[in-house]
Amino acid sequence: MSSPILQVADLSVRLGGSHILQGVTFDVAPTGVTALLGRNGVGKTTTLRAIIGEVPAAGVIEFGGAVTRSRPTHKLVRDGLAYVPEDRCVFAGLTVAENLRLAERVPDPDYALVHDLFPELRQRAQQRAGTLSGGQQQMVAIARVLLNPNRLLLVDEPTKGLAPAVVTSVATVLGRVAERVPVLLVEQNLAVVRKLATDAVVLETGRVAWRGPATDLLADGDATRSLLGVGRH
Ligand SMILES: Nc1ncnc2c1ncn2[C@@H]1O[C@H](COP(=O)(O)OP(=O)(O)OP(=O)(O)O)[C@@H](O)[C@H]1O
Repeated sequence: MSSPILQVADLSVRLGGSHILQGVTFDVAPTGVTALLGRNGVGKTTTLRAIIGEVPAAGVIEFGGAVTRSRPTHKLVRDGLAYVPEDRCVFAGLTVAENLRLAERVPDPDYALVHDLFPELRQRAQQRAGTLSGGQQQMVAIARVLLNPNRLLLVDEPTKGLAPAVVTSVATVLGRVAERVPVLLVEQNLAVVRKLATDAVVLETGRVAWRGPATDLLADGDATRSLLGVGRH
């Protein structure tokens, strides 16, 4: 079996006097989608932010076999670690084309890939991003990171707040993205997890409560009820 692209060992984060992550350990496979799951507030976003170096953390994180400690976020990004945060962070007053141009980090950004995955963004190139729908803004957020070469994408709740038809199209695009680059995906929608994820990691109050194949988790009604607070889908 090939080595994980990301290894997280004994990750601990304290924020605002609270011990948010308490020894989180898991691996991300070098291909496909690993879903990071759990009820609201268990520490999923904090885990992604610790991996990208946005919050101080103890423990060991290895990305592509190299320990990330003390490496600033911009260096991790340059090494191919991409983060699509939950709030999407598009520049509302700028056009779609300007939002994309600002994300370019290499001399030959992959507009062919972006236009293949998101033909609509080409048609809307001159539209101000603030006037796009939530789903279209999500597409811009994902497209921005795909312009550059990546070795791992961290994607936080990309389908949150989207209409069902848009959830399906975002999930389809992410599936195509994951054919090229591995994804660590925080996602509450279990239908999306079922469609995309190979592996699953479930957090419960700052610790890993379950790890294994996503199909095993989703087939286990007791586990999905107790760990995710949902019935069988
Ligand atoms: N900067 C901060 N200062 C203090 N507490 C924080 C900070 N950031 C997050 N927290 C707390 O850490 C806990 C975990 O938050 P986090 O956003 O990681 O959870 P989550 O699993 O992503 O939740 P959700 O599914 O609701 O997005 C929450 O109780 C949150 O209030």
